[in-house]
Amino acid sequence: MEAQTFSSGFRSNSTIPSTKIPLERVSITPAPRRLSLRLQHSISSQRVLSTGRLVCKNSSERVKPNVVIGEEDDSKAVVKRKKLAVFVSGGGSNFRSIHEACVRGSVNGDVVVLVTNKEGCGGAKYARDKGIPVILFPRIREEPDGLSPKDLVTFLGRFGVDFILLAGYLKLIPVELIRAYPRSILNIHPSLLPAFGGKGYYGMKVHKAVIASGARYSGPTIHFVDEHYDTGRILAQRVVPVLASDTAEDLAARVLKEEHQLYIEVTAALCEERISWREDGVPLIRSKDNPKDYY
Ligand SMILES: Nc1nc2c(c(=O)[nH]1)N[C@@H](CN(C=O)c1ccc(C(=O)N[C@@H](CCC(=O)O)C(=O)O)cc1)CN2
Ligand SMILES: NCC(=O)N[C@@H]1O[C@H](COP(=O)([O-])[O-])[C@@H](O)[C@H]1O
Repeated sequence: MEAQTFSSGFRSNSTIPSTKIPLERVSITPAPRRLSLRLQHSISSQRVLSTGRLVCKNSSERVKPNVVIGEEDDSKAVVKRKKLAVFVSGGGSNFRSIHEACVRGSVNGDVVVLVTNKEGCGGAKYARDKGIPVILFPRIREEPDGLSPKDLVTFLGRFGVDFILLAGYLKLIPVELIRAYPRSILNIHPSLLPAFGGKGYYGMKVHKAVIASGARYSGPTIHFVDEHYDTGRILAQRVVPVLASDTAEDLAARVLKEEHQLYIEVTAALCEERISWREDGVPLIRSKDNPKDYY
């Protein structure tokens, strides 16, 4: 199933030549199974005005009902199914894990768009295979077709994105996006923040630093994203042992296994609106089984 890559050049499988298309001319009219982008764009004066219709199929899974959350007084609250954007730079195993959880119904949401700075990465390939649109961000010298922060915010808004999940995305999220999605952007980091976080701490570099430090425990952290690397409010963590014989690869594999489970658990809570904020600003997850319990 062919999906589309969105960039300032807006390459598509339509016969319209790839060119810059002013965003104000792109309207996304979501339909039950298909996103249809009606493009009306005027290109440079010496070229004709053309309109075209590009049909962009989203993933093929059937439309699932909103989830019903029981309330203490037995009234039932219907929680709208959420639209998710996932940001990756590499293999995308967390992205795949979250997408599979959405498809099987474990998460009350759908991944409606993938954002990457590496158009050829494994996560982008998976997205295309599943019919999930791919957005290239940011615009850099090596990727001149990448979107600007302002255009990215506009695009995500037109996809109706509710929450943004960073999953191995290696670029700084700009303040424009953070302001557009307050308390709505999560990141997963492969250490127990605040330890071993910040600029320069990503991928295997994190696990190498943990082992070199002699730390006896490590594990994934999921946190809300603010303007700086890894300093946002911590929402969830899991702990794994660091063994004396561990290589960085051994530790990475142990942590990654917990990441997959933790990100699904947290994304499910996010999409069921079970995240609360304590008066001191600490975010908490309301237990699904015992609504009076938070953790
Ligand atoms: N505004 C924010 N943006 C991002 C955050 C965040 O918390 N706030 N988290 C990162 C993910 N991350 C750790 O979890 C992280 C990613 C990358 C780096 C880093 O040092 N990157 C290098 C460039 C690496 C590359 O391009 O290959 C750098 O900036 O020099 C640190 C932490 C995602 N964005
Ligand atoms: N600081 C950010 C960072 O290091 N993120 C880490 O990148 C990996 C991505 O794996 P994936 O592409 O298979 O999900 C994950 O281990 C994630 O915690």
